[in-house]
Amino acid sequence: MASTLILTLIGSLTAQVNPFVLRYTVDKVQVLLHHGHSLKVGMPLLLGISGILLGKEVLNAALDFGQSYFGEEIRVYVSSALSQDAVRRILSYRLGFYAAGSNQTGKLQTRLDKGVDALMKLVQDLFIDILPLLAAAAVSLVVMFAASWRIGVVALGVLPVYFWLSYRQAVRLSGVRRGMRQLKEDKNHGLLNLMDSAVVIKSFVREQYEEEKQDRLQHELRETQLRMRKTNFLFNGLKSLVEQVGLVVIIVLTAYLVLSHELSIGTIMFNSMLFHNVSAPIRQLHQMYDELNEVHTYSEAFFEMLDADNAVEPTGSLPPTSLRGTFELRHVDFTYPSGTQALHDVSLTIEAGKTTALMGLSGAGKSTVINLLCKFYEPQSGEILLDGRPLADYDTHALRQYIGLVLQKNHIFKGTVDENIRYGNLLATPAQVQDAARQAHLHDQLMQLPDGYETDAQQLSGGQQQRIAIARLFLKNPPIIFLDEPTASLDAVTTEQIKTSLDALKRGRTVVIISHSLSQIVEADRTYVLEQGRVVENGIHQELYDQNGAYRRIFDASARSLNLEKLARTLTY
Ligand SMILES: Nc1ncnc2c1ncn2[C@@H]1O[C@H](COP(=O)(O)OP(=O)(O)OP(=O)(O)O)[C@@H](O)[C@H]1O
Repeated sequence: MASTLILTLIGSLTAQVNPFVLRYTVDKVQVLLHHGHSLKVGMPLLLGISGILLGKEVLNAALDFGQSYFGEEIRVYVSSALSQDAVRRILSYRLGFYAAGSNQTGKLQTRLDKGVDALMKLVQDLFIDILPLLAAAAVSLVVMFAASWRIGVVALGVLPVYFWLSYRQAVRLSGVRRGMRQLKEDKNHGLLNLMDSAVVIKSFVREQYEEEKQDRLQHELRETQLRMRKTNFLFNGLKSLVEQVGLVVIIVLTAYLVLSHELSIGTIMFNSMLFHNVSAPIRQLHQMYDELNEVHTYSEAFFEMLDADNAVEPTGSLPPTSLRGTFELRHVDFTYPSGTQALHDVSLTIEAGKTTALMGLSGAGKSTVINLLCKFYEPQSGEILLDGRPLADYDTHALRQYIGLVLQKNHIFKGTVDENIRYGNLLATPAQVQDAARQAHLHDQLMQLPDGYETDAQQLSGGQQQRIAIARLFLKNPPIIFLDEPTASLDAVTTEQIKTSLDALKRGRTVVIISHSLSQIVEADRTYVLEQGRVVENGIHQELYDQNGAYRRIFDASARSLNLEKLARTLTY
């Protein structure tokens, strides 16, 4: 940074060379002409001037290079530090942050990119563009004042008018810019959404409907862009006019002073060049002002994203060593950030080393219970205890090392199958990865693929991807396991295979399972039945069945949907 400032200072001085040399040349040539000297007498003067001007240009080129290079160095370092900082921050946020409408993937990405770009622009404007020009302008003003205070006053007098116009322009644009940012984020998000929804759009033949939605956005974007351009053209024209009027006044005033023998004739050239030095950065300044405004708009959103302190996942300091794994929910109420109350006064116990099933119709709140146990969200009232201590007191990251979570649809990262399984334990040996894949009944299938474990994981079928998730769990080997309909998307044979693997895994561990599969529910040590966010029944299979309540209704409906009677008849043949 110091090197950039030193170069800027030298640059501001070299910018004054041309006016001085030209004033000297004009005055000297005039004297030579006046005395009728031949070209021969003037030759040394011409050579001397050429030498100075050329030397100055060489120095300028070196200065330009130095300033650009050092400025770029600052830019590159700041940009990489900012991006990394943003990634680190975002990763530390709680799930609710990712789910919020304003943070959807495309929007967050746009905000991050635009924010970093904008801040880089700030560094560029400051160190590469504005500082050298402003320094040169300041020195030129001082020189003008020193040559003639009246000329100095005129040059200085133009500045407030210029600044005021730039300010008005910026104010007019700022609201429009903000709207523009929002529209661009929406557009990006819309496009990503279109790609994600391609199958549904096509199967419902909604191409035209989607196109019209995008067109409305384009229309607004177009109008906003045109409004912005109009404002810019108007103000730029006004500023140009002010600058030209300033120049005319300076030339006329200098000519008047030359005629009154107060200044030499070379000063006309001298002053107009110096005024050019003063107005050049100021001409750019409106752009800068404009850009800084844009920087402000985008960086505001960027820093908002970085400073979402309330979005940082809370953590306690209790290390979860020697966990037994008994969870207790006491009178828990929970409402999602969107406002949906998912749990009402829920009390339940998940015993260590046992399998607890959660049962209920869709939307009853089963997954929400698991979300709370994983500390993805905190309840608004009531308490959750783990081995008798508040769950909130535990170190969140350390606790999650002890928990394995398999969902109905698990995320598969871009990359190979090996990389995806290894996510469960980054230090696993190839033999351990294969062992986990074997337990998840995936190994044999992989062996039939030409690339085996190196196959692109996202190309595998839904069922195979589910096995990757289960292999990941085997590799992590946690003492506490949450299974949220882990076999719901699998075929019957795979379900049976996976169930056998999971049964082996369940032994001696604390397991919470959500499943619509009767076979998995009847085997649970305890089942809690939820209805509209409340626990309505709990017990073991037979007890619950005999109660003839909610459990029985769901159980019977599931049995009927399987058409057990007919199946039984078929099986006896
Ligand atoms: N991330 C979320 N943000 C807002 N509301 C949510 C969120 N997840 C779930 N909900 C709402 O909370 C309620 C309970 O949902 P939950 O997913 O816990 O039900 P579930 O019993 O697991 O249902 P399913 O069997 O369909 O998975 C529902 O009304 C649902 O709309």
